[in-house]
Amino acid sequence: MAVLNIVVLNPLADRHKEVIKAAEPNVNIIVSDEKTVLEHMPECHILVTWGWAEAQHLYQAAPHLEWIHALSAGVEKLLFPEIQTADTLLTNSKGIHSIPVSEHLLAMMLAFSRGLTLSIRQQNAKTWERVPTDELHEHILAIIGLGAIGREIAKKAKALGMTVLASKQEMTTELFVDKLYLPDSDSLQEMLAQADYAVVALPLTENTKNLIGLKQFTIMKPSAYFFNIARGGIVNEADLVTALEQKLIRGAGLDVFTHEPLPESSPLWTMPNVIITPHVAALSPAYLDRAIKLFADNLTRFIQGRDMINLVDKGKGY
Ligand SMILES: NC(=O)C1=CN([C@@H]2O[C@H](COP(=O)(O)OP(=O)(O)OC[C@H]3O[C@@H](n4cnc5c(N)ncnc54)[C@H](O)[C@@H]3O)[C@@H](O)[C@H]2O)C=CC1
Ligand SMILES: O=C(O)C(=O)COP(=O)(O)O
Repeated sequence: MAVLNIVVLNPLADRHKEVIKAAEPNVNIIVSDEKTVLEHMPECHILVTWGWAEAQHLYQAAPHLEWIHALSAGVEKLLFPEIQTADTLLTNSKGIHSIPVSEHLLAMMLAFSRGLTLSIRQQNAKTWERVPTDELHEHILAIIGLGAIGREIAKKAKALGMTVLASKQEMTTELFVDKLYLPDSDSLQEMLAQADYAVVALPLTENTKNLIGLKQFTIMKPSAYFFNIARGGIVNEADLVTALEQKLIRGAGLDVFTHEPLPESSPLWTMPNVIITPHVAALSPAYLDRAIKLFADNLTRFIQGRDMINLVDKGKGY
């Protein structure tokens, strides 16, 4: 078999290259940056990049491209028109983010419930004053989008004594969910109306764009907290600002935004009841090790002609 050229649009350590080579020695790994990537495209068979990176121009310059692998779970920028109809395979890295993202969400939920947001502000001002505190125990968490990340969130929330509601595309038996909902709008409203904490863990697709807006915030309890660790575009950000200003909800923990970096002009920056993190929920020192292991497993499957894992359904968009 001819050597396969794999272009990776991200820095790799030697140990990552070794993992790929151990899976398949007969490959040429080209680690590229944005500046030089186009010149590698004419010979590229497999492109490894990020799902939020522009890749249409790379695809157009790569006549031998057979497979695009996303180092992220989200693939919204990789679903450009040509790839929709082409045989080019598209895979993602869903499954590798569950641990850091669920820990990140819990950190934000606990920061609100234990009054840490207020305590940290008081510490900065050297103020000693008891802050309101609460427990997650026996509170209700709604997970909008029970995939790899949502499931790990559910497991950890149950360990903390929470009641877990969740929505997903199809009904399945779920060990850590008290009530499962389908994704229709009435079910979403029913779930949100009960939630003390609600988190968006969905992919951004045609169906989920702006899924959460004023209608959904209006039905939530004024004491509820809202979180988005998925994609900014799933939530109408102007409506979220209105909901926070009008106290339709009590606070929000946000890792993702409609425009990233979040513009300086956004009112979210200065709201006392908002936690902003700069799209880091998935990051940990283990990220690339996990992502490359998953890619290497799939490379073996690709070469042996076996079923690949994490194939993106281009029609559904995730
Ligand atoms: N903040 C960050 O750094 C990260 C963000 N993400 C985002 O989170 C998303 C989810 O990641 P995973 O859980 O790994 O993906 P996944 O593909 O395992 O889960 C997605 C789930 O959403 C469900 N779903 C799809 N449309 C729905 C709808 N309209 N209503 C209810 N459920 C619906 C599907 O049934 C599926 O179970 C990714 O697509 C990505 O955009 C993922 C990793 C890190
Ligand atoms: O997997 C995803 O979709 C992510 O957002 C994680 O990747 P990132 O945190 O953007 O490096």
